[in-house]
Amino acid sequence: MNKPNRNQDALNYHAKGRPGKIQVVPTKPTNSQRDLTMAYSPGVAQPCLRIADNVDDVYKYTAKGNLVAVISNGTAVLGLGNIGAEASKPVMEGKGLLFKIYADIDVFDLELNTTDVDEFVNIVKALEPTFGGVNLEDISAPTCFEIERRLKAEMKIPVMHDDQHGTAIISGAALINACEIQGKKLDKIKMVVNGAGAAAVSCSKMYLSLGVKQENLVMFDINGLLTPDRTDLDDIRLQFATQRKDIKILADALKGADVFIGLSAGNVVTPEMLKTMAKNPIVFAMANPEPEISYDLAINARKDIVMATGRSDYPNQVNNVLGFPYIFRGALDVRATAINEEMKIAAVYAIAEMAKKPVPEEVNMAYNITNLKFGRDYIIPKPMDQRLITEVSAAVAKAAIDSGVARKVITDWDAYYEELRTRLGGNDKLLRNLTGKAKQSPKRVVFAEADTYKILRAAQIVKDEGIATPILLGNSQKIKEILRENDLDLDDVQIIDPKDGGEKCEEYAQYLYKKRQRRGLTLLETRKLLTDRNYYGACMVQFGEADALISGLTKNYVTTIKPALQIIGTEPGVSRVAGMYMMITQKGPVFFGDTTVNVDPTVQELVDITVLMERSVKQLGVAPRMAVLSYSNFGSNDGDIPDKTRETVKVLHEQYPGMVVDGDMQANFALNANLLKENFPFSTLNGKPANTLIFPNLESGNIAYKLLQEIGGAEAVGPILLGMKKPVHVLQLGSSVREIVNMITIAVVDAQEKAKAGSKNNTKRK
Ligand SMILES: NC(=O)C1=CN([C@@H]2O[C@H](COP(=O)(O)OP(=O)(O)OC[C@H]3O[C@@H](n4cnc5c(N)ncnc54)[C@H](OP(=O)(O)O)[C@@H]3O)[C@@H](O)[C@H]2O)C=CC1
Ligand SMILES: CC(=O)C(=O)O
Ligand SMILES: [Mg+2]
Repeated sequence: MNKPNRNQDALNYHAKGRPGKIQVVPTKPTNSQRDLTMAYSPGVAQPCLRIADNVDDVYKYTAKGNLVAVISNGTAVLGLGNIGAEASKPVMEGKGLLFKIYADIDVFDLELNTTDVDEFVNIVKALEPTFGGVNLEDISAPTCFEIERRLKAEMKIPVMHDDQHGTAIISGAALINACEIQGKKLDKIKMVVNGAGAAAVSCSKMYLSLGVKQENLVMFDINGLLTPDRTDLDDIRLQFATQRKDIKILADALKGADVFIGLSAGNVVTPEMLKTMAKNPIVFAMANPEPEISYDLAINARKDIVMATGRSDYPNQVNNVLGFPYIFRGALDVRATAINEEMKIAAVYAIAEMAKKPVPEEVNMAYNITNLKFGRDYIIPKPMDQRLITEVSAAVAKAAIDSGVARKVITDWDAYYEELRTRLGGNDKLLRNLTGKAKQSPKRVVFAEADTYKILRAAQIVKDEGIATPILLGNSQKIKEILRENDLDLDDVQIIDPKDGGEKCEEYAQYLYKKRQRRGLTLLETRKLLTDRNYYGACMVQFGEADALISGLTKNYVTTIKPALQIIGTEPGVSRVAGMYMMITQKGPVFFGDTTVNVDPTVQELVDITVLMERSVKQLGVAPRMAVLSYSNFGSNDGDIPDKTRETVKVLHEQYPGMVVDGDMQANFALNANLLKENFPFSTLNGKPANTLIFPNLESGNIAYKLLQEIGGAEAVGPILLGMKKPVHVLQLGSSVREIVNMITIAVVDAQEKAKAGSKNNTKRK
């Protein structure tokens, strides 16, 4: 089961801010009266009349073509059972969220208060004008079969019951690959299916169409084995009744079986049962949220197993999330009238094949795995693999065209692939990648303000996720009290209270005294300073007892940074530090600097800041395209700031000819490549918008990032402190837990990069 604080986290996640997980966002300008006359009356009458003349124009003038209805009545919500329409809404909003982030499909989730088939069908049919497709979800068997059959027959837009066909497609792909790994043939395997509901029946039909033999498959429902003499079974389930007389209970069936398919309920299979299965068994325990047997129990029971669950926290997640976004994407893009067998089979093979291709590095990083490759622990692609949209959607679209259900034909497939790729944008991809990178080599991070809830909560998260090993500075009793009160589990984490004259205090004091004795510091004063956690933390990093320091949540910037500058200092050749924010925007990440330290930089200082920014952006895995900002464009105005920024660019062009940087320019020209090209075709930034903005002074940088955060809805990650010899990062006063976690992630990546640079320098010296 989940730990209590994880359960509470999940509740907070849903309740915090605007309740729920999705919202409606206008796609057209609405700023002026003129905009509104077009968006609504009288302008809106024009598209209405066009559509009245030609109903297909609804795809041209409305959102229908990219809008899917996710519809449930709450009768089989995950493995939680019939919990009602309202209780299913979080799952349906979740499906909506996944449709959007993985395939850029908009969703209205509709939870219907009816279990009556006729009523359900009539409601959904009446919705056809609104939607481009219908995804039925978590409707229990057997009514789901009848509902889907009728809707498919009576509607001209694609309808798919995801629990049936989404699951069948993904598990079909996984089965093909698992058999290959285990050296089994589909037409020979003996299969046990537990569950005889929507998912189990449809998956079993898929396995038969992939080559599994009916006589080799047995199925159980809650009342036991499906046999022809059972009087409680409908025709759909009777298809899977077995004549075998040697089986009474699930344990009998598993003896000698090659494959177990679980689509029933959590924890109904034991390790002992798995031990009786044939050599090289395949177990897909797909019930959610708890699988039929946990991943750990299963792999401990059998070393020769290929094991999969529906969960994201273990290898081999066989979950319909790998399918529904991309299947609908492909179907919508060719305006398919249905999702037919050909399209489903195309999806199966596209997913199966993808798992055998080399895995992009960003996927390895996102999952903290160094070399993910086809095998026992990787039988199907990972949900965060961005190739899914191109591979699966294109295969589905092509099959729709070939099988004659497409109302629109794609001719330029390269352009279609490019369109699919750009749909994903890049808003939080970078952050996911950095998290993956941090997890590859977690570092020891010391927290100067460990006696605050937010820091401890963040420490818990980074420890659980394997991003960092926390070290807590502060009063041990107070820290333990906060941990206890908030159900946090950091018992095995090192806590040091510098006020207790920690054992290292004297050594650190001597070190600092030596450095500062000619700058007015006495030994007595130095010893006192060392009871301050910012001094102590900085010494830990300096002495290599921690890899990074995080502080600043409760103190102002200068108080926090001063000890680090005195003890650790700046990198060789760097005379000043600077602060950078990574702004996660809808259009991808944009880096802002200096937002934190240098109030009114001179030309040389701006040059130094730009050089630091260029290096840091590169270290974060992004190719920097930099604009030095002003209120002028390439000399259009005179004045202190235009002159200073123009001179800065001149120096940069002379001294760093390889650097991609230009200016002086206004922010809109920097961020809009067309505008820049139209007006200043000579700019060396031509082609793509800038992703790194150098501000002429602290005021403009600081104000700009805060405006973007508050009004533009961008997430601000930072300030990332640039130019320190060792990783020290200073939080914004009052940062949220999420912001602290992001900052720790950056600190770990910074520590990795500095360690790498250090070992390169050492090798050079040898
Ligand atoms: N990983 C994935 O992608 C997916 C996983 N699932 C999971 O599969 C499960 C079933 O979902 P779905 O088919 O939509 O739901 P249904 O309600 O349609 O079917 C549930 C089936 O499981 C049977 N069942 C329940 N408990 C047991 C038990 N202890 N032993 C044997 N059979 C049992 C029921 O039996 P009876 O008919 O007698 O009531 C029924 O046949 C859920 O846990 C769901 O989360 C579903 C879709 C996708
Ligand atoms: C994944 C899914 O759709 C389910 O468990 O119902
Ligand atoms: Mg479902």
